[in-house]
Amino acid sequence: MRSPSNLHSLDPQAAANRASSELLLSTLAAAAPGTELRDGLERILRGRTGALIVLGSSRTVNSISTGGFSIEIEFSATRLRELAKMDGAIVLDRDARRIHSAGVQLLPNPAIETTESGTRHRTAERVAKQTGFPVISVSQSMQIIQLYVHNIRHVLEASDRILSHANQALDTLERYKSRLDEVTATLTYLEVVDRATMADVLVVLQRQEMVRRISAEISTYILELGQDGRLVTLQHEELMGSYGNAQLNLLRDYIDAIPEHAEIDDVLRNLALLSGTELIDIDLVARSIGTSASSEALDRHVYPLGYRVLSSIRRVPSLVVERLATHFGRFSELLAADIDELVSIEGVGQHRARIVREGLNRIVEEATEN
Ligand SMILES: Nc1ncnc2c1ncn2[C@@H]1O[C@H](COP(=O)(O)OP(=O)(O)OP(=O)(O)O)[C@@H](O)[C@H]1O
Repeated sequence: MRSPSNLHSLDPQAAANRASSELLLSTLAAAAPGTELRDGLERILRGRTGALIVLGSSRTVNSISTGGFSIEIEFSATRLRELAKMDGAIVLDRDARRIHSAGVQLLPNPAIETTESGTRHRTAERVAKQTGFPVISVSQSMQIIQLYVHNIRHVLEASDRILSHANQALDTLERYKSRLDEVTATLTYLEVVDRATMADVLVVLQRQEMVRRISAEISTYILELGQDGRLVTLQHEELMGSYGNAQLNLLRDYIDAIPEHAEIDDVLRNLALLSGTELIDIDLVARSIGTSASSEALDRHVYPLGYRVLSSIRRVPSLVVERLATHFGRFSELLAADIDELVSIEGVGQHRARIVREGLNRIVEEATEN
């Protein structure tokens, strides 16, 4: 069976982008409201001073540093605030647990491109690019906190503004999710009567991708909100609770129907590359994953293995789902199987066979009722 391969198969640019996003997310979490680091940054803002803070120390950082003094002391918000009163940069360790030095003049390579104005922010951007460590600048004149991670610049906004973005995103997620539930129920019905077409599958894939994107956006807000994001977390969990590995299971069901021997990973990656506007166009979704968008191709009947439906039955472990799906090779065959046939499969005892049979009966009943 073809399954998602690991990160190493990513092309270098995609791997670098992924590493940058992961570093951005972990730094957002480290500087979220409720952390000692955020407290220190807020104190600097309230004190109407500025700061240039490097989150990490290495040979490269040392090679572009002059002056300043070594401190080697545990990090605290008040210490950060006091040190920020002095000229120069503050160097912390990667987790913002220790203060290494302060008053440091940083001399990054001037050939590194920067779009910033003002020496503090130009330096911050260049140091982030040259050292690979996150750098934070607190602007005295603009009263904003900015985070530089590799090539990314991110403004740390106040919680009330992020909460308003997050609430809008939750509303969107709710609408997208309800549309996804509708098209998924339609697909389940068509699978039960063995009449699903490529177009029906693509619509679900498209809607899942829309839900995945908005959900990822909300996860970033949650990280950024730290202790202020509890309510958003609960609402997000409630909306996404039953989603699980839906996208993966759908692709497992139909990967062999997608031409050119696509791998699940490739399909997911190509989908993720579509812009928001492109994603709305089902023909572009089809082409992006290597399927023709001709009406003949879209109307073609396709037959699932049963991963998606089986995974929705509670108390059926993924290994058993896998065995059932591969044993029958087609969902309609699985639907027609009786308890004795289910029991003949390795890892399926009487008890589990009954759970699967009853689960399938319920799904058929619900699908045909609606
Ligand atoms: N290369 C550097 N290394 C260390 N600290 C620096 C460097 N460049 C600027 N700073 C710090 O930033 C302070 C402000 O510098 P400057 O007024 O030129 O920056 P700015 O970008 O206009 O900042 P702000 O937005 O805070 O007003 C300096 O006094 C110094 O403490």
